[in-house]
Amino acid sequence: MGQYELQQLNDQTNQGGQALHSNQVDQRIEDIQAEQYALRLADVSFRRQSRRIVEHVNLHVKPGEHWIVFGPNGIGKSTIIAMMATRAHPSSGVVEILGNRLGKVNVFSYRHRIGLSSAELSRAFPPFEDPLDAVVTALTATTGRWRDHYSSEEYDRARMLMQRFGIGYLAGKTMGRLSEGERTRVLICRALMPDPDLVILDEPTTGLDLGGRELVVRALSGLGREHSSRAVIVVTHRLEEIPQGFDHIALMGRLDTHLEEELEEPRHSAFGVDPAPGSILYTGDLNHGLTDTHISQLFGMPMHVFNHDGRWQAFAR
Ligand SMILES: Nc1ncnc2c1ncn2[C@@H]1O[C@H](COP(=O)(O)OP(=O)(O)OP(=O)(O)O)[C@@H](O)[C@H]1O
Repeated sequence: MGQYELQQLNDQTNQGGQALHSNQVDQRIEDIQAEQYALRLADVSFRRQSRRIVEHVNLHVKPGEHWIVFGPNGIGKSTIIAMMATRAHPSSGVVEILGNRLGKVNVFSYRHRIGLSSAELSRAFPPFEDPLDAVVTALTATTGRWRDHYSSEEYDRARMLMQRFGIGYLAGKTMGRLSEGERTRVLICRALMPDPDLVILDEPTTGLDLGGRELVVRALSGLGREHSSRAVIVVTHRLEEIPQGFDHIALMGRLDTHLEEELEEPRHSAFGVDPAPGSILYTGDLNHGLTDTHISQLFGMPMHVFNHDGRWQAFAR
């Protein structure tokens, strides 16, 4: 659809056009290109306190795709997720979310179409809030239920999601008293509550025990097998937590890493020197991305990567 309209616009302009000025055409072409992606990051950088945290980040996610963002601690995963979820602005570069350019369009007009679960969001709830309300208030993209009213169907959906993630028993309790694992699952239910066009789950299995992790990974595999226009992005630094059905991966590493070079010995970073900025070093098919060479380079240590029945693991060699 987008490509066709783009072609028509180009034809119109080439034939002298109708009433559109060339700057209007440029704007419309930009808008149509943005609409083809659920998410587009182009040459994005983020700097704080004179530190280059991420640089030259490029990523294109189409509607219906299921992506893993994978990389070591401190590489900038949460930083880029904050931008994808309209919670932070890039220092330079372009971020487009569901066809809206960050910084140009009021984020409140489309934030409700993004389902987010992150540690930062988890701190936004008043301690006395009922977990059921923490889920249902996703419909208004708010935290803390004050005067809003939600229908019984909406509450039924919130209960159904909580049941699916094994936390139905938490309705009527308070957010301030939940264990880390329970809180993480409340956040996932909240992310899915408004049936969003883009779901972003930042380390959705943090703090979960083995049973809890497997329950969440299984539920996320269900999302991975879904055939819809919803784009889903799961961020993790553990291979075992990659749900089945996710077939695209963005590997994050330091900009000075040579991803295709064999690593024979562990690499040591210099003491007291800021590491190179993080970036996305590989995007594409998950099976081609998760190789011994790539994972060894990302973690600076020779590694073996295993796949068993669609689940992944890695160990140091
Ligand atoms: N506002 C900020 N000011 C200064 N430094 C920051 C800021 N936000 C993040 N950082 C730094 O940027 C780097 C990347 O942090 P980020 O949380 O994005 O990494 P991550 O890949 O999500 O890590 P983890 O897997 O440990 O959660 C870290 O070194 C962090 O200390």
